[in-house]
Amino acid sequence: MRSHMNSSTAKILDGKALAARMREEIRLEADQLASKHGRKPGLAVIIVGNDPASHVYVKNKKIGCEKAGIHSFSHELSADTSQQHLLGLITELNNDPKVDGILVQLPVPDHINSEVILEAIDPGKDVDGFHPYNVGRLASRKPALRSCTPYGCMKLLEETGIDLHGKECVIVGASNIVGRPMALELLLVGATVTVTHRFSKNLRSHIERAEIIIAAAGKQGLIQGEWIKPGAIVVDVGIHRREDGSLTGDVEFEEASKNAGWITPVPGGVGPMTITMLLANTVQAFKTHVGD
Ligand SMILES: Nc1nc2c(c(=O)[nH]1)N[C@@H](CN(C=O)c1ccc(C(=O)N[C@@H](CCC(=O)O)C(=O)O)cc1)CN2
Ligand SMILES: [Mg+2]
Repeated sequence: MRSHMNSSTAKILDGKALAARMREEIRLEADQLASKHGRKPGLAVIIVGNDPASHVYVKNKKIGCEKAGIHSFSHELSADTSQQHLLGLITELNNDPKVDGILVQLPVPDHINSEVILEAIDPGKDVDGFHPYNVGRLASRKPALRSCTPYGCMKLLEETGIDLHGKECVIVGASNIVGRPMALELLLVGATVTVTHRFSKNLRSHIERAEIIIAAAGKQGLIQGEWIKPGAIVVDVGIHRREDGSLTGDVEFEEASKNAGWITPVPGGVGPMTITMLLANTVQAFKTHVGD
């Protein structure tokens, strides 16, 4: 993989391996809960439309459920499904005692208002952690269901064994599903947090002083390797497909590896952790509903 003489020093933060270990633990717990309570934890997965990448993610979520001893209820809706119909389905699932978790795969088609949809999900079943109730819980230091990608990034950071108190963290990107909840997660553990976004000036100067970088801008190769402070931890949330079909992130991986202390690969870093935390959240929601 990396064959240069001036070879990289960074250790790989292996999300695939951590995800496999965690999924094994989740399966053991789900099996115990199923024997005790007479049913498996249940996750309803809703997808609207034909976006090919979204269908791959949903398929992987359903496979993840099956392997972890979680029952998945699949709802594949056509691209012209009305918002009203989708809201009706969510109400049914909110009231279904066999369903512990509900997720609506994003993005939804343009004629559907995703905010209205996400707010219709019972916060106790919101295993994506996107409902304002769950975001508010995290913001007020009483996390309930936490959003999966930032939660997965925190598990990856824990793997380094580094104390996060007072660390200079720079999050690149301020989206609702990654950047913003990531800032709240890092604040919760006592880190110093900067969030940069499309209006921020001089990204390089922020990156250069960061001890921890969370790259979630959605721009291929935005973060240059030479900007990375020696020894920094780099967590790359970006996923982009190159013309040759291979995947890459928001960070120049090869160059960044020469400076970073730890770095996540793409693929095999944050992605597998996102689905793992969804499974963990479903088990957590089951325990809240049924008991442990
Ligand atoms: N309702 C939600 N919608 C979306 C979420 C989400 O958490 N909830 N996140 C993303 C998509 N996503 C999960 O839904 C997701 C993206 C990527 C991966 C992943 O495992 N990536 C692999 C590479 C996969 C590939 O070959 O394409 C990796 O990085 O190793 C998992 C989940 C937007 N929508
Ligand atoms: Mg360069």
